[in-house]
Amino acid sequence: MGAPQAVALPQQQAAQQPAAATRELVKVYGSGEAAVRALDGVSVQFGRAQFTAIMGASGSGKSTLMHCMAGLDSATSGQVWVGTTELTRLRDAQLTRVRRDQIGFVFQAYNLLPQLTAEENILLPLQLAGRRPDATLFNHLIEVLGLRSRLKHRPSQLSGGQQQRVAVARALVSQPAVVFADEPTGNLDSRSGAEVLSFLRRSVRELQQTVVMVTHDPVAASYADRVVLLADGRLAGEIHQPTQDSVVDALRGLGA
Ligand SMILES: Nc1ncnc2c1ncn2[C@@H]1O[C@H](COP(=O)(O)OP(=O)(O)OP(=O)(O)O)[C@@H](O)[C@H]1O
Repeated sequence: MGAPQAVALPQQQAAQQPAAATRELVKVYGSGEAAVRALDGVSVQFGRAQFTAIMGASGSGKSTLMHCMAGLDSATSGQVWVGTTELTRLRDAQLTRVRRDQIGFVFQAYNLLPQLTAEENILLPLQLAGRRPDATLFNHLIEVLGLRSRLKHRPSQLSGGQQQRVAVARALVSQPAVVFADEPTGNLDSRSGAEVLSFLRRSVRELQQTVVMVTHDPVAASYADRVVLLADGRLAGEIHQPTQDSVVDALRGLGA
């Protein structure tokens, strides 16, 4: 089956297909009495070159949705696409390749390899994929992220904000179809957090990157083009061009 919103005209197809999508996605953890329906039929699309925040109360299914969409967790039923690839049909080895080639990750805990320099960390995923970095993009990223003088440093020699900027460069340098960011500012002070969010936003505007971010923070969400709200594993609304106030109001409405 094709991706949702596939249209008849081939030349329009690529432009109109979402960067990532789910259809009737269900995830049940455990079984019998202990079963938890973490996702209960989620159908959602993430447009290309859009910055989307996923929000909702603790336990509403945000991380589960992101993990299923990024191929880090398997769905119980339903479908997930990244670009035109249906992840829910793939075997493990194919899924690993899609994750490596088409998906970028930014985690709350940075997840850099401590024995490698910043530069080596940034280039590792491309190296593992046997791809050469685009030198212009690499230079652009380290310039904008202010990492030029830090490239030979190891993570332990960098501040949290610098480590997260290295993680952002690592996610973007391979030009993935989607960057998934899981609470990317959760460990940062507000100034470092604002720098990372501003950069994610710039990557959407200037590099046409697609970014999907899970966050609890209305300030972080206000950097996004759109907020998708979850409650009890279901879509519970969305906000376009969110502001801090509109996000706070919407969360209050959900009882989050
Ligand atoms: N590995 C697991 N085994 C069993 N239940 C799980 C597992 N992972 C998540 N859950 C349950 O699934 C539901 C959704 O969890 P999830 O982590 O996706 O929520 P969340 O919105 O990301 O929460 P938080 O904001 O607290 O991180 C919760 O009830 C959680 O307890």
